[in-house]
Amino acid sequence: MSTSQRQPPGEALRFEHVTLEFPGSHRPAIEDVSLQVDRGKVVAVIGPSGCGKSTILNLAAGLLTPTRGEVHYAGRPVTGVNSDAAYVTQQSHLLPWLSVKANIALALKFRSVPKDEREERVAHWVELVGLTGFENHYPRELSGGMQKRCAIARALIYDPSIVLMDEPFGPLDAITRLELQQELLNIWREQNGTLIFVTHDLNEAIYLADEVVVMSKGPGTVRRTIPVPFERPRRIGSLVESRAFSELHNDLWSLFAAERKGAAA
Ligand SMILES: Nc1ncnc2c1ncn2[C@@H]1O[C@H](COP(=O)(O)OP(=O)(O)OP(=O)(O)O)[C@@H](O)[C@H]1O
Repeated sequence: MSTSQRQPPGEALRFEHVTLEFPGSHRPAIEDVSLQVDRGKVVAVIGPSGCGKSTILNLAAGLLTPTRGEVHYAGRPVTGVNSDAAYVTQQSHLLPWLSVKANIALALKFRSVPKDEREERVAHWVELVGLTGFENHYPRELSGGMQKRCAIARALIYDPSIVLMDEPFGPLDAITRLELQQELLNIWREQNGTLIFVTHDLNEAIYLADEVVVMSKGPGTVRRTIPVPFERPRRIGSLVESRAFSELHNDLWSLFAAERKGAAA
């Protein structure tokens, strides 16, 4: 069953006046953050280093608890680890002693999915993320891009209703990034779930997202939420050539640069 069938339109994630202070810190990491992400939307979070982007994902995943305010998922307060959420962190965190297919199958195994079904779904995802022929390899035998592909398949295979990604393609070279961005777009068409990702790459934010949340620092808060008006399915190549793309890129860059300057002051 695809996520689109599972998810009626409406609210997925909501932050209500959320402040998070780490113990011993003299100022909050984020302060009074309110935002809403609707089901089926792809949202990019951008902002200067240290403005609290990862903190937002950690709160959505239920790995952190707000000092003030509330985080809601699917209409209920998040009070512990959010088991509806799949989280792809900056490092791929593949288990080194397991093969590619065993890593990808992990979430299905935890959910006691029968072996036959497990194997079928793993084979589908191995193909989808372009790892055919590498099923029995171990993480150390894969390139950085292949490890990322494996981590993405591992996160998406159990059809989570929301996926959180922290700089999903951060350490990769430009060509591999482009390939994976296009692959994620294609996969997302099939899944149609809710995706929130953090990036420093403005192009990536525009290619992938329906909305871009721009944060400011000191302490971190939401400065603006900007809609991305491009139709789907999107082809990165043709998108980049359009005038609307450069205009949106310029707008985001002005906001982003102002925040960086503010952060440095
Ligand atoms: N475990 C922690 N203990 C204390 N302070 C922390 C902790 N984790 C993060 N912080 C602080 O909280 C603030 C927000 O951090 P966070 O990692 O969310 O920012 P970010 O926007 O994701 O940064 P970057 O873009 O550099 O990854 C920063 O000032 C950081 O130093």
